[in-house]
Amino acid sequence: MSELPGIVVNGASGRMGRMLVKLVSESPAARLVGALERPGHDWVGQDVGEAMGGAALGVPVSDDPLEAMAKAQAVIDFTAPAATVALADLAAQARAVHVIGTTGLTDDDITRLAAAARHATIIRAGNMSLGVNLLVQLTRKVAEALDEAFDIEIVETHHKHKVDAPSGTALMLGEAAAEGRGVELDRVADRGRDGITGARTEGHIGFSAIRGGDVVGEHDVIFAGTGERVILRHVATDRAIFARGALKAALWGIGRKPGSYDMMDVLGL
Ligand SMILES: NC(=O)C1=CN([C@@H]2O[C@H](COP(=O)(O)OP(=O)(O)OC[C@H]3O[C@@H](n4cnc5c(N)ncnc54)[C@H](OP(=O)(O)O)[C@@H]3O)[C@@H](O)[C@H]2O)C=CC1
Ligand SMILES: O=C(O)C1=N[C@H](C(=O)O)C[C@H](O)C1
Repeated sequence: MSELPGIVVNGASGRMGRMLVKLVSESPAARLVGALERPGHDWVGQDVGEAMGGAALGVPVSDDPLEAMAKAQAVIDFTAPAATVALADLAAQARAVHVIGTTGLTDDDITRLAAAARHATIIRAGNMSLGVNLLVQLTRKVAEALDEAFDIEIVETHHKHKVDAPSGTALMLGEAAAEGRGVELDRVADRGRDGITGARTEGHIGFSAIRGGDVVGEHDVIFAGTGERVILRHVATDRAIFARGALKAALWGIGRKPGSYDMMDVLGL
């Protein structure tokens, strides 16, 4: 019988990294073959299971991506923009599918990932959950159906440690709303109001970010009309939904030709 696909987790000590190490190491469909952290991190050299406070998994944490990916078919990466962009070229060299959950990427970062995707299979989404990807589709449809008399506002809430805003999910929802309306998001996005802003501009799409406590992630897309509001909402209560989506993406990507893919491709939505 052939071996199960080997998966490496980048940023193994992070909130998502730990979730992914657990999921992949327990999966009947994949093997955990590597765990990465940045050079100088105190987990480097330790067994990743023990570093997480559990039983040994036989996988030492490495700070050498090429070595860690040598026996892997895919790397799952929920880290930080600079780390993700740097890993993309190395994943291409190692011929490993690169699944990217990292958010807060700039346009320049995205251009660099697109360049790497000429030689590598990259699957990237600001949210890997089934529910949010469904919500994205619903948002596009509702935006198509309702005209500019309905003001679109996207409100997201996350834990106090989150470093980027608006969230990757909020931006996916904004893109879908703009697409539904047949406009460019960059031309209509209101990404932060303060002071004497003037009345709301018809056709704009507003973003608001709330940060606090341990909220996993909540997103509302509000279509506010006169006398009525339509509100589409997703509430995440467990990061496992993102990890499951990422593992599904990794397994889906193995054997695909190089290119840029997203969760809509993976989920067939
Ligand atoms: N697409 C999706 O479905 C989801 C996306 N996310 C996104 O994933 C990212 C991570 O989130 P979260 O786990 O909460 O964040 P954390 O801060 O908990 O984890 C980030 C991890 O990446 C590590 N890291 C940073 N730089 C490097 C590097 N150069 N090499 C290796 N590891 C590195 C950090 O290490 P150190 O501690 O040393 O800095 C840390 O372990 C964020 O961008 C978040 O928005 C989160 C959930 C779902
Ligand atoms: O940082 C997080 O935690 C999350 N980030 C993603 C985002 O930016 O949308 C996905 C999820 O909401 C959790």
